[in-house]
Amino acid sequence: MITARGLRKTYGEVHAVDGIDFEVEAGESFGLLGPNGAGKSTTMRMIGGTLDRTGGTLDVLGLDPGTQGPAVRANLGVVPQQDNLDEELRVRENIVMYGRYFGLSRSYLAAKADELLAFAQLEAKARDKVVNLSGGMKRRLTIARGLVNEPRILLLDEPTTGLDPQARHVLWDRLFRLKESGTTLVVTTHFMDEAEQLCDRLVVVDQGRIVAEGSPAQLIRQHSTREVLELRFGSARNATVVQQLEGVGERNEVLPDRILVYTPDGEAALEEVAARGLHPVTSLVRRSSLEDVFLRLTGRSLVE
Ligand SMILES: Nc1ncnc2c1ncn2[C@@H]1O[C@H](COP(=O)(O)OP(=O)(O)OP(=O)(O)O)[C@@H](O)[C@H]1O
Repeated sequence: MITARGLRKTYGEVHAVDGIDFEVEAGESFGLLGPNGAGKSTTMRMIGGTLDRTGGTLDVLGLDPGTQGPAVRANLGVVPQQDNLDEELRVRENIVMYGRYFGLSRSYLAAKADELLAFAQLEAKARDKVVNLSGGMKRRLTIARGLVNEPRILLLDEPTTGLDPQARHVLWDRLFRLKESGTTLVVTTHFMDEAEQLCDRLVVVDQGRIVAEGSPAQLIRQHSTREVLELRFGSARNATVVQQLEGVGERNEVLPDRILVYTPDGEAALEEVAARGLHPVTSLVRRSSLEDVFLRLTGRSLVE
């Protein structure tokens, strides 16, 4: 569906996207995971044909977004990072008007708007002004609107940023539905749980480059241990305590507020901590996540 080779975008001295290669297969949910400024939105905009690339090649559904922007846009759905709904229009009208931009007929749009409102669970809000919707509802409407031309690929830039946990879960549920129906999803996020939930396969991006690629489970297996023991001693003590933890896990990371001990068995590691006479204020054993993968590969957290 999408092939990028040596894809590059520079702004003066800034290498926003610094020569990346990736492929997106039909029907998969593909993710770009990385912190703010990693180059995710820039990549999405080049795929969507709204931003010219500086170098490399890009193939979207057999088209070049650089020279065939309108044809690419006709076959894509785009959900930008910031909702750009028409706040003055009513909910249903937003879908219909957007469809008119694509030159879709009124009769097609009448039926399509009903179908999309049902999909977005917004039937009861059809006649409300957009300005009166909650953040989660606005996002669902933006997604519904992006589906008006029945795109084969839907691009979602940070789909749940700014939403509360419940609204995120409702939105994820809609995206699972969409995936089930065969739509290819390309998602950018800086939330590791979102990437783990939504993406079959992802690339981890940092400073315009891809630092790892695989399924969430593969990445965790390759770059982390099965479990992580999180210990809090108080930030002033971390530097000395971490020396006393030498050898407890396979390796340790010191963050401002906690020490992470990477180990196949967190409970056993915790017993070893106690045996060494160390008494954390709090301790927690959890499974490794994509956050741990990112930290391992870049030495930094996803959200700083
Ligand atoms: N129009 C622009 N002019 C100059 N620099 C830009 C421009 N747009 C983006 N950049 C820079 O390019 C880099 C990548 O930005 P981009 O928005 O793609 O990152 P991102 O991973 O999507 O992060 P975020 O989620 O914060 O948008 C950043 O360093 C950013 O400051």
